[in-house]
Amino acid sequence: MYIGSHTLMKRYDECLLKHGYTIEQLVDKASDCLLKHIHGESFSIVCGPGNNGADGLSLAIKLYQQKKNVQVFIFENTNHLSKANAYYLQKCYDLSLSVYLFQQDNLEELVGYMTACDTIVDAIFGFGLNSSPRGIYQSVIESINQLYDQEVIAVDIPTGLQCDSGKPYQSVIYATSTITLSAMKNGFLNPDSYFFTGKVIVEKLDVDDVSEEAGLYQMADDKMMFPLLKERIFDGYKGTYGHTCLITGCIEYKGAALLSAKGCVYSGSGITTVMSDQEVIHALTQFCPEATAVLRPPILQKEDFLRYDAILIGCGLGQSLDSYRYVIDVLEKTKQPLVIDGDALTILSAHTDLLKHQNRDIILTPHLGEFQRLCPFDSQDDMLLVAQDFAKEHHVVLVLKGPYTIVTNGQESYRIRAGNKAMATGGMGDVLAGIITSLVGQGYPALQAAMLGVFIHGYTGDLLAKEDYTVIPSKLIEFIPKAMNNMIKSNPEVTS
Ligand SMILES: NC(=O)C1=CN([C@@H]2O[C@H](COP(=O)(O)OP(=O)(O)OC[C@H]3O[C@@H](n4cnc5c(N)ncnc54)[C@H](O)[C@@H]3O)[C@@H](O)[C@H]2O)[C@@H](O)CC1
Ligand SMILES: [K+]
Repeated sequence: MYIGSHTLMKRYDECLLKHGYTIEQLVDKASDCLLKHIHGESFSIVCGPGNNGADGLSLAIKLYQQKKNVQVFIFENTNHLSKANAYYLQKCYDLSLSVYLFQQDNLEELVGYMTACDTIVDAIFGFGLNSSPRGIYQSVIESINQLYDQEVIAVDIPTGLQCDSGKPYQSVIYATSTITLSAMKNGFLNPDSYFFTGKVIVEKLDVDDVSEEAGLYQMADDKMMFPLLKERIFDGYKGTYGHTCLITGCIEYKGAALLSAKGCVYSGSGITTVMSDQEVIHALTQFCPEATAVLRPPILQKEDFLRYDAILIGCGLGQSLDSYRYVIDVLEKTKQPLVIDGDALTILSAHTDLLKHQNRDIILTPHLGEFQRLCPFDSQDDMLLVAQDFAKEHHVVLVLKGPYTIVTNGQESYRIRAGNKAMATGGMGDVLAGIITSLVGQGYPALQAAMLGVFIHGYTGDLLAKEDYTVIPSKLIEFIPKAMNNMIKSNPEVTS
């Protein structure tokens, strides 16, 4: 399933126009999609001035041609309409379909008209709405929301719901169901949006597939992710599964280093070596005896890293002057695939130029706050686009942590369907960084390692959250091998 935000959906339409479709054709195909899910005999189709309204008008014509009882309501003078809207409105007039033009002074009659029908179609605004509906539209929305006996079907998005966040503007339609076109809207991933959307049906237009060209995201679910995890091989040994180096921890933040090391070991790394301070190393022997350790030298040299397949820097590294130097040394002197997390990301924010000319896989795993430092953005920005552009510009795989974590390399972009609110505890990100590094060390390509790491982490948390109110990192780690085994066993390609 594809997912779009308002900018990505606009881009999707532009790609289709570039492929030679006219906007009138696209609207016609959109109304075909709607028609499949519309039942009943009498309809009030409430239309706005843009292409969402055009979808409604084209649908009205098709229902009318099926001899249904159809009334169309509009609120704008014809000089404010989009091209497709004006085209289909003229067609309605040509067919003598009942079209009512309402203005503020006769608006109270609208409810009377709508009460007489079975189904109201909300084709007022879709992804083109850029703020709370202005002017007469607020009252129109309130009028529709007064009616309780009618089914309300929203075209693409309930009018007044924000496409990207799923939060309502001041006035919003409460729909019974929403038929959304071409892709799931990002805002619908917010569970609170269900109050407004009702049941969501995603309908693809019968057109060339331009989803990837437009940069739409894909939902990475069990079906996509289970087969990515490889079975362990019959004659594998520790050398088969990679040697990882974790430059993590300091006296103040030992826990993060311990959790990332254990996450790395438990998700299958052949050998995990923690490069840290003496105090961290001492604690590590108690917490995770399987990991090996080396004392972190004051200055890191290329030779210190020759035997490793993947490097992680961050996870409790702190932000001391030494930490700054470690981050710069690692970026300048090593060549292995690299995972950058936590404090190392904050340090990197002041030196993003170091990401230039890095001829290797780099995975960054910020949460939203760390990402804000790396790439200052505005709260109104379209994060799907911002994340994608950042990854493309800096040639990295970006893991932007949050609900349905974003993973993108700028060309391919995913939301990962795994993880839950019980996992919102300190140390969870350190475990994730450890898992991802482990997978990189085991030879997974960077994008796959990032996706799979986020999925394993979230899937393990989901299994635990079935019984537990909170999911604690150290408990999650213990459960990783079982969860990975579950994934392998549930994968039909392995079991058959
Ligand atoms: N690929 C697809 O998914 C397709 C989508 N189509 C439809 O096209 C819609 C998007 O069309 P548009 O880009 O024309 O956008 P909309 O129809 O959602 O809205 C645009 C109109 O709303 C006005 N407007 C914006 N904010 C407002 C506010 N706060 N108060 C009052 N008026 C406001 C604008 O001036 C413009 O007239 C989609 O939601 C979908 O229904 C189809 O028609 C074509 C194919
Ligand atoms: K709508």
